[in-house]
Amino acid sequence: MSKYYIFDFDSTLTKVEALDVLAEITLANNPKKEEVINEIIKITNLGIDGDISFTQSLERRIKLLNAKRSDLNLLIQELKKRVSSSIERNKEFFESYSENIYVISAGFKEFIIPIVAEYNIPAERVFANTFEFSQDGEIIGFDRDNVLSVHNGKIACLQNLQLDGEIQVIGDGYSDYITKEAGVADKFFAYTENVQREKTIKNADYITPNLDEFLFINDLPRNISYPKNRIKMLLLENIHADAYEKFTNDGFTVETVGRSLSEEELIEKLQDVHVIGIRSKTQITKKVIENAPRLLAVGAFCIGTKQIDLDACKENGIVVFNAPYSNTRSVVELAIGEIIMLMRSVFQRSTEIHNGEWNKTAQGSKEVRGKKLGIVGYGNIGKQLSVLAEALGMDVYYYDVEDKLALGNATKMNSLADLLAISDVVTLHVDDNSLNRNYIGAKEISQMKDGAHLVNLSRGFVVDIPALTEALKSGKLAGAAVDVYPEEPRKNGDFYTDLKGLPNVILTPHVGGSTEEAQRDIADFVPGKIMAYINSGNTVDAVNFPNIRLPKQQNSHRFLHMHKNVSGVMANINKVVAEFGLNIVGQYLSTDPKVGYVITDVDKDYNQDVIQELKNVEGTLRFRVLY
Ligand SMILES: NC(=O)c1ccc[n+]([C@@H]2O[C@H](COP(=O)([O-])OP(=O)(O)OC[C@H]3O[C@@H](n4cnc5c(N)ncnc54)[C@H](O)[C@@H]3O)[C@@H](O)[C@H]2O)c1
Ligand SMILES: O=C(O)[C@H](O)COP(=O)(O)O
Repeated sequence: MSKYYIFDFDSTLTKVEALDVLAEITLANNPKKEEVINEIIKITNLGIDGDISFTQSLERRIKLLNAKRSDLNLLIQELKKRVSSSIERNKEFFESYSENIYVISAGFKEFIIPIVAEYNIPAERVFANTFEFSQDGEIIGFDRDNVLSVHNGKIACLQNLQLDGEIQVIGDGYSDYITKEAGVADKFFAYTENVQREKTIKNADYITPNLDEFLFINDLPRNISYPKNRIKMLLLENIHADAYEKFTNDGFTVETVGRSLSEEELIEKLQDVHVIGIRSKTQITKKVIENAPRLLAVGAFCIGTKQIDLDACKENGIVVFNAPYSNTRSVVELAIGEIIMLMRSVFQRSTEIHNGEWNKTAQGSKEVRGKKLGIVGYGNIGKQLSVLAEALGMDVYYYDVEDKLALGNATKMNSLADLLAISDVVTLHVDDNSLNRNYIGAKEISQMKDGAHLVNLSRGFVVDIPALTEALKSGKLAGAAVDVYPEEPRKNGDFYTDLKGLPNVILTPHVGGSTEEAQRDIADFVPGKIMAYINSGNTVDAVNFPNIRLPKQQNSHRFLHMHKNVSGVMANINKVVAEFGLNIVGQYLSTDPKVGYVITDVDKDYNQDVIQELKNVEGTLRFRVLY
C-alpha cells in the first residue's frame, strides 16, 4: 500500500510562523512594533489551538500586517534561512519520496512554493491559501473560496485529494491533528522540533522531536542512523546548566538530577541511558557498568576519575572522558587564599569577632613573603600554584614522584621527607591514585616543621585525619585548610569531621573546583568530547580508551568496532567486510594492551546483514553504525 506524507508548513517545515516573520519585516519601522507583533502571535496561537476560527485569525492578522507584495521577497529570503534543521539535513528523503509528499498548509502559496521547491516538492503538491492584492500591490485579503481559508480546511483538502493509501500527517497544531480525528488521516505525528503544543501532543499517535525520528519510525532514508532524541543522557550532581543546553541543542534527550545516586538507584536509572555525566561523588562501579545495557560513555565533569571503574568501562566498550584542566585555576586561587588566611590566622580573628570578642594581635600572624611553600604533587595544579606563589614572594619547593621540570625559581626536592622538613606551608596536590591513601600520616607530620601549616585540596583519603587532628590539638601544626574528606556525603546537608571546632582550621565542602568559571568551562569541554564520540566516533582525550581523531565522514557509513585486543579480530572483521563485498573508503585502528578500536568507513550501499556478522565477530565488545 502506498503511503502519503502530508506536511504542515509553518513551525514544521520551517522553524517559524511565516506571518510572524512577515510582521517583523513590515513593522520594522513602526514605533508600536512589539505591541503589534505580540498581538499577531497571540492571534496565530489562538487559531492554531482552535480557540478562534481560522478565517477570523487570518483576517485579523492580515489587517495588522499591512504588507505589500514586495515584502514577500524579503520574507522568502528569510524563510530559506529558517528551514527546520532536521528537514534541511534530510533532503535525500524529500528527493526520493517526492511523489508521496504533499504540503497542506493554512499559510500562503506565495511563500511556501519557493521554499519547498528546494526540497523537490512541486507547486502542484502544495495546497495552501493565496493572497489578494490591491492594484498598487498591497495585501488586502485572501481567496475566500479556497477550502484552506476556513476552519478545518485541511480536512476538506485531504478529502478532495482522495489519496489512495495510508495517510500520515506531520504537523504542530490543531488543524493537523484534527485530520486524524475526522478520519481523513491514518496517523498523526506531532512535530515538536520548533514548538511543543500540549493539545497537539495529546492528540498524536507519535511525537517526533525532529524529522530524524519520523524517518526512523517509518524506516525511511535518513541522514542520521539513530535519532539523537533516542539517545538519553543523565546528568547528576548539579552539573552546570550549559551542559544540559549543549546536549539538548544537539538533539539529545537529557535528564538532570541535582545529587549523586547510590549504586541501586544508578542501576535502576541506567536501564535506558546512553551517557551519564557525574562529578566526584558518584561511584560508577563494576556492578553499575554490568547492569547498564545501553551505556556508551561516562563523562566525569571534574578532574578525578577514581570514582569510575575504568577497567570495567573499557571491558564493556564504554568510553570515559573528564575535564583535566578546567578547574585547576580555581583550586590554585583557593590554595593561595587559604595559605594567606592560615598564616594570618584570619579565620580565628573572624570567629572571635563573630562571638563578640575584639582581639587585635600580631601574635602568630605572618606574611607569606619569603616563606617556604612545599608543593606535593607538581602536576597541573601544583605547577600553576608554584608560579602564583612565587609572584607573591614565596620560596617554592616541590616534590613529585615523577620527574617534573621546575617552573620559575622553584626548587625540586628529592624526597617527601626533605620537602616536609623545609616547608612553612605544605600543600597537597597529588592525584587520586589509591596508593596515596594516608600518604600524610603521623610519621610525615612529625617530619614537618613545628608550627607549620598543611593544606589539602587533593583527595580526602590522602591525609590521615586522626593524625592531623592530633597534630593540630598538640600545637605541632599551627593550622590547616581542608577541602576534601575521606567520606563525603552524596548531597548537601549534615556533615561531621573530627576537625570540626579546632582553631585555625579552614574547612570547606570540596569546593576547590566549584567556581562559576570552572563549572562553565567543564560544561563546555566534556559535552564537546562526548558529542564528538557519539556523533562521529572520536575518542580524543578519552581516559580509558585508545585515542583516535577521525577524519570527517564523507558520503559514507561508519562502522565503529570495539573489541578485545586478541589475535585474529582484525582479520575476522576484514574477512566479513570482504565477504559482503564492501568498498572500504577509510579504515582507522588504535589499540592498547587490552582493547582495539577500529573504525571502517564504507560506501553507502551495502547489505545490512553485514552488521549482525560484524557484531558476531569473536572478541567484539561493542559495535555501532554511524551515518
Ligand atoms: N578540591 C577540589 O575541588 C579539586 C579540584 C580539582 C582537582 N582536585 C584534585 O587535585 C589533585 C591534583 O590535580 P591535578 O589536576 O594537578 O592532577 P595531576 O595528575 O595533573 O597532578 C598530580 C601530580 O601528583 C603527582 N603524584 C602522584 N602521587 C604522588 C605522590 N605520592 N607523591 C608526589 N607526587 C605524586 C603526579 O606525578 C602528578 O604530577 C587531584 O587529586 C585532583 O583530584 C581537587
Ligand atoms: O576531581 C575534581 O575535579 C575535583 O575533586 C572537583 O570535583 P567536583 O566536581 O565534584 O567538585
